[in-house]
Amino acid sequence: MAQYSRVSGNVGLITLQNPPVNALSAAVRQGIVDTVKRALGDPEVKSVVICGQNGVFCGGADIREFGTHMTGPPLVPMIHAIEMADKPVVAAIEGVALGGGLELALGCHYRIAHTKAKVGLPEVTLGLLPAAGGTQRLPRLTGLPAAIALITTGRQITTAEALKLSIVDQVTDYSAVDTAVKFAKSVAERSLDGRRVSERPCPCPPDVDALFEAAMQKVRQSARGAIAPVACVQALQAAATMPYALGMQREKELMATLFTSGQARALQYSFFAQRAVGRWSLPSGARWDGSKPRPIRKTAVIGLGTMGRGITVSLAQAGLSVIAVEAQEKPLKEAQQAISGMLQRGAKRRGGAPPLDLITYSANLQAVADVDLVIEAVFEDVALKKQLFQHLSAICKPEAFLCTNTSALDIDLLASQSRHPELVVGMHFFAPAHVMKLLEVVHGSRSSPEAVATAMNLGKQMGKVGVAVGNCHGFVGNRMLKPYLEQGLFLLEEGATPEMVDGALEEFGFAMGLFRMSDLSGIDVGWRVRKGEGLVQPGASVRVRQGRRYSPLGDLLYEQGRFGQKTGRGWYRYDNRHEAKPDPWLNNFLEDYRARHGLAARRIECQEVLERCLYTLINEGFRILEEGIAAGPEDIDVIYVLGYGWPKHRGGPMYYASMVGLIKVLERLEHYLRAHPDVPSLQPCSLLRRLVASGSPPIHKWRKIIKKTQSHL
Ligand SMILES: C[C@H](O)[C@H](C)C(=O)SCCNC(=O)CCNC(=O)[C@H](O)C(C)(C)COP(=O)([O-])OP(=O)([O-])OC[C@H]1O[C@@H](n2cnc3c(N)ncnc32)[C@H](O)[C@@H]1OP(=O)([O-])[O-]
Repeated sequence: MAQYSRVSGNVGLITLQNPPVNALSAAVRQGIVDTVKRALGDPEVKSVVICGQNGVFCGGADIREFGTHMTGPPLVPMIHAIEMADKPVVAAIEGVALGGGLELALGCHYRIAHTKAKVGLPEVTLGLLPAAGGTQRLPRLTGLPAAIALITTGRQITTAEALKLSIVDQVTDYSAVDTAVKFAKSVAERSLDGRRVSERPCPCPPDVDALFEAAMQKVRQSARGAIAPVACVQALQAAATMPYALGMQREKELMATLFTSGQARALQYSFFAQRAVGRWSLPSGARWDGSKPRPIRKTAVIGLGTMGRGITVSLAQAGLSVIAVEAQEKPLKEAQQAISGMLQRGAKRRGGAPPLDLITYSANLQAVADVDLVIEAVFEDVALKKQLFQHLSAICKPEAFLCTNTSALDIDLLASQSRHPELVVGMHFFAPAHVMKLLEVVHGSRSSPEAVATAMNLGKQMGKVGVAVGNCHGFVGNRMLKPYLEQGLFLLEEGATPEMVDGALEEFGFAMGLFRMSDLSGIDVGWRVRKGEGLVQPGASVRVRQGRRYSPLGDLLYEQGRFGQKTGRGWYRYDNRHEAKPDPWLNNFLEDYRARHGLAARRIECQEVLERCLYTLINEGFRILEEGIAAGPEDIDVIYVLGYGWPKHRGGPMYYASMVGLIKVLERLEHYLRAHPDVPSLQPCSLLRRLVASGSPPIHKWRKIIKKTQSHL
């Protein structure tokens, strides 16, 4: 757990050992205490180096221990003992030094880092704060502005940036361990005055009050309702205004308010859920560890609209060659300029040169004859896509994977156009495709496990979080969005306003309520989807379609040319492109509409908005689980947090349902179904009923129950 050796004559070398990231488990912490004691007590040892096994320093406290009875020596006194040592202790940082790992390094007298290593204090992303002195030591090195930025965002930085911020003392292209050992020898006799960070004053700019006021406003604004960022700012305020010991006390008090909070539990659930989805399994029994991905070197993207451009950028940034195809010369040229610009801007942010040479542009489909994998992102029209798959199947080499970025169309239908349907799989990206981390990998009935594994692996290469999902209309995310949006429209018919519905959802933690989101994505986009589903009857406003309640409000706005932000008018008015303002026109329009349909407006509480919008979405999630479209609740939660703006600190829709209590979700759905019997999405799913009947087990036990019920199907 921590190995000790004496190297280079008189340097004590301590190596943390807890693969894969040398997390500070109880055993590792005990190992550090023992080996530090041994090094400091060894008269032959003049200086000490702490490093991590396998080229990783330390990924922080062991998150798996949270929520359990914590044993082993606490971090704070352990790091304090290192800092107060009378021999120089040097941290050799490779791979990552994150959270408690960086805090351990900050307690050392020197920090030597590899150029490729990353450092950071990501605790806030887990609903916590750096609780081993990070909030008190970091600002003493970097100053308050940088410390506030790093701790409230949890951002990882390069060691080059860390050097500029005085977080590390030296950066090397060679082995950080060898460099640190040499350095440790060179400082063995040097005084440690000034090297103990906690003994330094915390530099305070003259406008420190304004700095914290702005910081507090920013975190309250951006992380709507999240408590950890606020506590991070408060801990940093202590660093600025109190002596170190009192600041540490304050850090401890603030951490105590976070550690057992529901938000911390939700964020830690999310952390592990995002890793669990990589261990995918299909209803056929195919699994991640039994399916070998084929390496992909040459790719192609067909269709260079917004999505195609983002996908091309993402592939090139992952180091893959891309043939970017657009049928017409003019849009091809426009796309080439747009893609080059995106890559140049990305290179400025990420460092390095833009990978422009990885992309070849062509108006000729024949150009893709030799690629390993094609992603089509042409217009969402089933006839066009079917024809394209026929052509691709004839042009591409027989072993090429044919992937579609469709957001809802039937993968099996597209696969049936190909001579090799087993090599067809959905890769559903989310706009902007070069930014959004979510990727739905959609397996059709004939998609081979190799195709799914290859798409999932390619997604990982592109920096995406891939979730393997089944083939149904809307797959997982868009399918769950439907009842959510539908309830929003019904609430307008019954007396709510867009700003009232959005206010309730944004108060819950969504960055954007459903009507503002509809205005952003375009009311015309939604109209085209409904038209494709045969729901739009231009001019009609009858409120029943396919035997169920239907609200034509979106269709009527479309017919009025109110598409949302793009036309300056939608559910809101936009005097400047992005600022949504309530539109008196809409209120009059709703009043006329209600009068025309004999609908009496009533006062609707926020709680009803949340229950009807969120519980119908959750109910659809249970249907998706029951049908095996998603393998587990974690898959759905990752999709909704990463792709649909579900507030991170609430874990995801299924996690939220488990926290609210399944019995409450069931009861409220039954309540609303009685009030609206013509809305089938309010009909509680039988899996929800089964889970309630089996005592509402914790969410990590749902998979077993689902498997059991499916095995009886
Ligand atoms: C006192 C102190 O102030 C506070 C209180 C704290 O310190 S709180 C803790 C703060 N530290 C963090 O927030 C860092 C979290 N980890 C990461 O950011 C990343 O993991 C990584 C380090 C950048 C590596 O990324 P990766 O892409 O190479 O691999 P991976 O797939 O992500 O991870 C590989 C495997 O390692 C597991 N793992 C990673 N970090 C872990 C950790 N800190 N504890 C336990 N397990 C961890 C992870 O679950 C996965 O396991 P499995 O799922 O395969 O079984």
